[in-house]
Amino acid sequence: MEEGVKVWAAGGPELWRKGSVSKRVPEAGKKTARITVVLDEGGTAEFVVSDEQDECADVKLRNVAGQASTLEGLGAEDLTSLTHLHEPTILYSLNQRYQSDLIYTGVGPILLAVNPFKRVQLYTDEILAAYRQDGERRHYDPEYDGTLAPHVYAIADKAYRNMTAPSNEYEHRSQSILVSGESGAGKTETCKIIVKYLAILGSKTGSTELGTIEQQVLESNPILEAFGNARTVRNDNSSRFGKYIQIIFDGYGKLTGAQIKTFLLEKVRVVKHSAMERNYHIFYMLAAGASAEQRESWAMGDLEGHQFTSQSGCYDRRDGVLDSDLYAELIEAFSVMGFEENGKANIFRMVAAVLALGDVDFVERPDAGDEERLTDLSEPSRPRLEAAARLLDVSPERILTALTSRKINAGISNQVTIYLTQEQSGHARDALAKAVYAAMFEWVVGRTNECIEAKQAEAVSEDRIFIGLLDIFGFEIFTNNYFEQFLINYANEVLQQQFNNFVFRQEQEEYEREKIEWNFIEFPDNKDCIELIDKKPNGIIPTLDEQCLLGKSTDDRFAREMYKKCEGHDRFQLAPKMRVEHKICVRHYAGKVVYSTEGIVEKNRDTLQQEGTEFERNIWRKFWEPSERVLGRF
Ligand SMILES: Nc1ncnc2c1ncn2[C@@H]1O[C@H](COP(=O)(O)OP(=O)(O)OP(=O)(O)O)[C@@H](O)[C@H]1O
Repeated sequence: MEEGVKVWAAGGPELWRKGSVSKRVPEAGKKTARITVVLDEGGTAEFVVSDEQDECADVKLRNVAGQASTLEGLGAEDLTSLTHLHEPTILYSLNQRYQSDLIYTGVGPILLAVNPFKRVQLYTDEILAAYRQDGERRHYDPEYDGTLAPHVYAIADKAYRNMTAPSNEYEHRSQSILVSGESGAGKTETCKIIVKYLAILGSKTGSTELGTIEQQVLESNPILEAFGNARTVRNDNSSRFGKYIQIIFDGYGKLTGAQIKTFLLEKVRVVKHSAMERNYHIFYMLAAGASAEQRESWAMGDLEGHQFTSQSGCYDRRDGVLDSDLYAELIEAFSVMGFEENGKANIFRMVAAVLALGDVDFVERPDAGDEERLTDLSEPSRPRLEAAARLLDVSPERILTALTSRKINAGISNQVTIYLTQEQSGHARDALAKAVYAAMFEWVVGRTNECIEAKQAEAVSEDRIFIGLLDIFGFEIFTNNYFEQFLINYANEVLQQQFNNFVFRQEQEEYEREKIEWNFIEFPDNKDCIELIDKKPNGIIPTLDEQCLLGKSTDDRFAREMYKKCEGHDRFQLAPKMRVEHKICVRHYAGKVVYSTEGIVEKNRDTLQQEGTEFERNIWRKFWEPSERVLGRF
């Protein structure tokens, strides 16, 4: 921070401004100096820097041409090549590249992708062929040092070569690619690009003409997206579930199939969505694409008339994608995958059944006895209940009994029937709708897997190697955060730990290999946060599990238990207002998040599985086993 040095100074609409130090005055009696920065945009700004660190949070040394030759032009291709690496240089470099549609930037072995939100010319056949050739050359010639720019193709290529290379340390080792980022960052699109590249590399024909299995693997996307994606405030095609896909190859590197595992489908969306958002795409796709006769057979009217699709008044997408086109794509994907007519019909019936259930409202008659209090359905609800029953292939009375009463065990052989309140029966209805939808989603994933796994038999089992792709929700901080956000952020916290270990360990190994003398650099460790969440017996999850085992636990009791156990923990914050509102606050690696405990006990317990009525249990069982046999019964 000597006079004349070029710096970044915090402030302005772009967060950082270019400037140079014009004056440095040591502060008497302190180990600090006051510096004046003349800003390139005009004016000056003053900062205090410490003698030891010579930088402060608001002023950072700037890379100048010559130190990193590419910086002044297109930004650094690999951020680790920059002499000074900190927030302003990262932002500046990424921005420089972004302006030229160069959305990919390397950070050592990691690829940073900035969502272009438009079609960019980065995925043409020529570009793909160039990365493929580059990968091949590198594979056969260890001396070869390719010069292609960072690209997601290069990452996929490297994973593929590492997996298949017989002569190096990665011999026949399966690989994994972790795709991470906040909602709308482009994770799912990135995964699709990777899968397509791997499908081409692993294609039996060796050309870009894909065979059946490669096509089937790619066609799993429109199917999963129809049932698991939705418009959110941030993303018109937001995946509301986590996904781990294994692309499976034989010992010769030929693609033999894939397997998909899904996590944490956002079930609550089925019954409730916020302003500017929609329910799952499939509801809108059926409304826009199915024939009038089909919709009539499903008792499906306009979306405006159904409780589960009309809460936000949002019926279309901002990105111009039409639900009718998506419907056509889904039907095509079903056919490529070989879904049977019966299976398809059953899936759509389940979607319609969920929609019908949502329209069943119970009106309370205060003058009636317990048994009849809720059974007198309002005029519009009765036909909707009948439709739901017909679609689920059960009698309306059974649904009614299931949603308005509950049998509980009293003693060893006695059962007592409890009649629910209007509010409780609304919850029971929502729980059933969510369970039916989730089981249907599970079935669709299972059926898709059956199809794309089919060719695996061809591969000798010990030769079975794979590239795993993890695409899960990024870190989430909303105005209101619930149990769902907590679980997502917990998963990200664990991934962050894995990331830290991986990056720092790799770097350390490289230094050792190159015999470089170095001092260990402190890196952010989030072990304590993970322990706050999952360590027995006082972590948040063990405490929640413990509360769920107690008969009479409530959300506020859980919150109070947490305050008792965790007050004073570095990663746990508590304010008086939070106490009153039964909220808990966790200081995650990515920031502080205040979670509402509303519904947490019930959500963790997933009551339907354990203590539902006989009817609920039957429905659950029928749907839960993801097999044709089960759905075939409907
Ligand atoms: N490489 C790309 N080229 C062009 N557009 C892209 C690219 N990546 C993402 N997009 C655009 O951004 C949108 C959001 O991307 P995507 O759905 O992949 O985000 P995400 O990180 O998976 O979000 P979520 O966590 O909400 O599912 C896409 O629908 C697409 O319009």
